[in-house]
Amino acid sequence: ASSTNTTGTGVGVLGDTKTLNMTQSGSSYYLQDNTRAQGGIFTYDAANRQRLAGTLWTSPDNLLNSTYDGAAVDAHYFAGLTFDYYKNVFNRNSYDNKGGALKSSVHYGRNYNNAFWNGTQMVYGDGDGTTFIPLSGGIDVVAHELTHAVTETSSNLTYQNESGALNEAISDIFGTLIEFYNNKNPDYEIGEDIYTPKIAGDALRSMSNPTKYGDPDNYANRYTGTSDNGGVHTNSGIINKAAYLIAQGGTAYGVTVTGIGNDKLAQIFYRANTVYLTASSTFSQARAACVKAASDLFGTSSAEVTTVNKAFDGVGIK
Ligand SMILES: CC(C)[C@H](Cc1cn(Cc2ccc(C(=O)O)cc2)nn1)C(=O)N[C@@H](CCCCN)C(=O)O
Ligand SMILES: [Ca+2]
Ligand SMILES: [Ca+2]
Ligand SMILES: [Ca+2]
Ligand SMILES: [Zn+2]
Repeated sequence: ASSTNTTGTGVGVLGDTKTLNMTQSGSSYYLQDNTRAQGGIFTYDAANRQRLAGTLWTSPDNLLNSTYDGAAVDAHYFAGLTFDYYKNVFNRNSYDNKGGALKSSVHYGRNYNNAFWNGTQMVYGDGDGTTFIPLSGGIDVVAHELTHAVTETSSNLTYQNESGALNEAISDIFGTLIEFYNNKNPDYEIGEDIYTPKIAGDALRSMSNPTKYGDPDNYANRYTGTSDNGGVHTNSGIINKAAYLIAQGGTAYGVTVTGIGNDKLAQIFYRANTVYLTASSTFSQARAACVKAASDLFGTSSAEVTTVNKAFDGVGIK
């Protein structure tokens, strides 16, 4: 039977209704969006197993409003919004800039408290209901995971030590920028929508104040151990803080930074990630890459270049 593009509606993890791009074939409807990437956007059901990708999400109708549907609704919808951001802002055609298919699996494992990019696709656990609720319910989370794919097809920063922390920070930075772009309760924290449903106002990580969740905001306080691939989710706080200072300004360790806004932050980090950073880049090389990117974009003696230099001074990176 021939398949046709259609739309449906779904209720997300947090109970909000949204329109979905779907594919209809015969009497079945699938979470397959053919309207964006050449390769399409596909959402799969891992059915609480750990075998990927699982089954392409299939429904007898185009109304996905059950509790079980919520994780798939948000994974599909937020993947589409993340695609739109990279296309509209940077004219990047999907994560690989070649229209590559975007795949997500939800209901991964049992009470699985995490979400990740596995080198091929995005994967979302349901959480245990206390620490996490289904993790695709956070737009910053989905954009974080998809940005790992963008980084892998750009600088390909090695996922350990300083390059790994840069990899992580770039995912937190663009997860946050995409949250602001969609302008629904935007903030500089990560995972707030899906973390600890019984506790309000907390998150996994903070860009504005990394120390709030035990992460360093200065190179002098970096983690030098071996856990978590050399603290990639910890030392990312140092770069996240620099990014926050670039966008919003502030004073850190006696250095005062004048903010230049999210849009210029986005342009600087995207150009650094796609033009200057390499797999082995260090924090110091990331400073140089951001200065170079800002110089290319705004001029070598621009206020933007001054802000970048001051922000990295503020987090102790030379
Ligand atoms: C994006 C974000 C929502 C997600 C959050 C996350 C989840 N975890 C595990 C985790 C589990 C339990 C708790 C707790 O407080 O009890 C906290 C953290 N650690 N980080 C995250 O950061 N996932 C990692 C997963 C990395 C997997 C190895 N490559 C990533 O994508 O970088
Ligand atoms: Ca938010
Ligand atoms: Ca957030
Ligand atoms: Ca919470
Ligand atoms: Zn990550």
